[in-house]
Amino acid sequence: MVYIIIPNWWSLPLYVALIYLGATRTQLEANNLYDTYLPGEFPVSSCAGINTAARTINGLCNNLDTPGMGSAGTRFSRFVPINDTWSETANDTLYTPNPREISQNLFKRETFTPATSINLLAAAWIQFQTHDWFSHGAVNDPDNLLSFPLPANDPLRATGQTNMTLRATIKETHPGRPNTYTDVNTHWWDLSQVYGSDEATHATLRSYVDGKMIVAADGLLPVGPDGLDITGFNDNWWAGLSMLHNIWTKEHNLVCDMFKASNPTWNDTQIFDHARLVTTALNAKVHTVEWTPALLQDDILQTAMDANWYGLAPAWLQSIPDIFSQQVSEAWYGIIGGKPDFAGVAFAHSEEFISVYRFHSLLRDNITIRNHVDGSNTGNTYNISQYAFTGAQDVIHGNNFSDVVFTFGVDNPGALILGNYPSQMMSLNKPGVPYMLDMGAVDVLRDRERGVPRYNEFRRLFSLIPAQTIDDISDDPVSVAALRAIYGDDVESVDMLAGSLAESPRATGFAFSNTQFQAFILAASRRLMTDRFFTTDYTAAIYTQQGLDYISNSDFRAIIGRNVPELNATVYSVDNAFKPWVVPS
Ligand code: HEM
Repeated sequence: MVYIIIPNWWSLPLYVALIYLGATRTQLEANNLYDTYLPGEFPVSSCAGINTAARTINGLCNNLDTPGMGSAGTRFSRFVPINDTWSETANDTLYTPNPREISQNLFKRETFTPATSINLLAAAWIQFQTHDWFSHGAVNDPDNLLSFPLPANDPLRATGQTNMTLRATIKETHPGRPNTYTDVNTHWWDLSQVYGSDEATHATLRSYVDGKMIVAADGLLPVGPDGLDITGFNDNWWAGLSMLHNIWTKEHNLVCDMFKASNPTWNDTQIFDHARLVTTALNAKVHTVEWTPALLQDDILQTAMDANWYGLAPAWLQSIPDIFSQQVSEAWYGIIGGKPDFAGVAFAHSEEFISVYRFHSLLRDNITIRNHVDGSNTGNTYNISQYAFTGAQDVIHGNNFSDVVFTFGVDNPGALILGNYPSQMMSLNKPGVPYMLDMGAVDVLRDRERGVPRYNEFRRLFSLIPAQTIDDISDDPVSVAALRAIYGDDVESVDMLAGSLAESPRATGFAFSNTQFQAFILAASRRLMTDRFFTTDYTAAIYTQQGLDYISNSDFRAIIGRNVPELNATVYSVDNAFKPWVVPS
């Protein structure tokens, strides 16, 4: 296939742009999917005794030919050739340029720049989703440290500190080939952050009555002795995650009520299994046709994401038999309910996909809770150290839940640009971590440690035109000067996150860069079309017709409205729940 790169593809007419995006996906599927298991290395498992009509807790048996595919504890894949994924080391470029200098001089927020087209729900939402898809784990390797000197003028030197030190990522090493890393969560889009990725965690969440998840007397998730909500995955916790875990746990329980009423003979397991399938698919639908078009506000993207879920053909034309090629069939009928497609490579999330979601600049320095009735400030303000980790409880339990959700609905997150990374995230004290984290420096260092290519090489490997000089990265002279102050004229040394935050132009209405979007194009469709429960088994036999109708008839506004009824009117002030809600007058 001849593929011609069109830099400003978003200026094309709608259907030409859609064809271009389709061709881009095909190009990326051919060049950017790499398994990190050598033939014969992948753990063998069996589906004997497992109910294959339901999602399993650890992700086993989604794929019936390779039962372990996508399960918890399996390796991340790569989106670039394996030989391009060698870790940078202390002997070469791991600490160059100095990550702390990048954090302090390029990333640090002096004044807050809001992303005005979206609300704070959208920020919490994407971390909530990433916790479904991937995590390298809450614990890093205490026996392997990364350490580099603080810049000469660093204020931390006044305290006697000379180096910044953190634990290396837990990894597997292999003679003659790059290190690999493991996903502690299931790779599948299965709402594992709510249900857990292992049986022991999952068992603590189930009431074992009528399929329901445990909630406390106040209707919210119970809180554990560690001060965090008891849920499937609660690493890097904050008020935004607590809010979403509460909403989706409530939603699961409502779906259980629906199934219990229509199927009085079903036992707890039957109700749970069906409710999980429905709640999970609904969550994937909200992300596909609502969150994504809110972040990437463009007619092309709205149509492309609708095509992924529903297909482009009108309903009456979707009843004709499927005689098309895979690609035409996906566009015509949508990925959902269609044929699975692995593009020849086993499914697993990739390190490069993780890298593009380093979105800490979305976080606000302060969250001031507003009254949902009139939008007035309640006077309760929380900074990051107050709303993160155990502080989430003060926000969630110290206010009306409806006021918290309303606040996230009306306030903006930070824009994903240089100079907008919250300074409090640069002196973060995570419980259990024996040192202070400068997350700006950590974001940069982790990519280098895990062998994610730097920005320009990333572009090259993802079928994008690389920058010739630093000036090509951004139209904004201030951003170019800031990059030059760190990287000099060495465009190849610009880090992935730094280049992405600096990059312009961006597609109209896009909250993130086109470089990040390129990885997104590949991943967004792939996690749907490799999953049996979104393709061959997206049927009434597996979900029930009532379940499929429930998914079809719901959007995130409806979910918020039925679980937080006080917001039922306000949430409909917008056509998409992730756009800033209108404050009632
Ligand atoms: C107050 C809220 C947050 C806190 C306290 C927090 C904290 C952290 C910490 C401590 C890490 C791991 C650092 C390490 O590698 O040693 C991390 C990783 C990460 N965070 Fe956040 N974060 C927050 C919000 C967000 C948001 C809103 C996003 C948006 C998507 C995000 C995306 C990520 C990603 C992609 C990683 C890498 C995950 C991995 O390596 O598996 N975080 N965060």
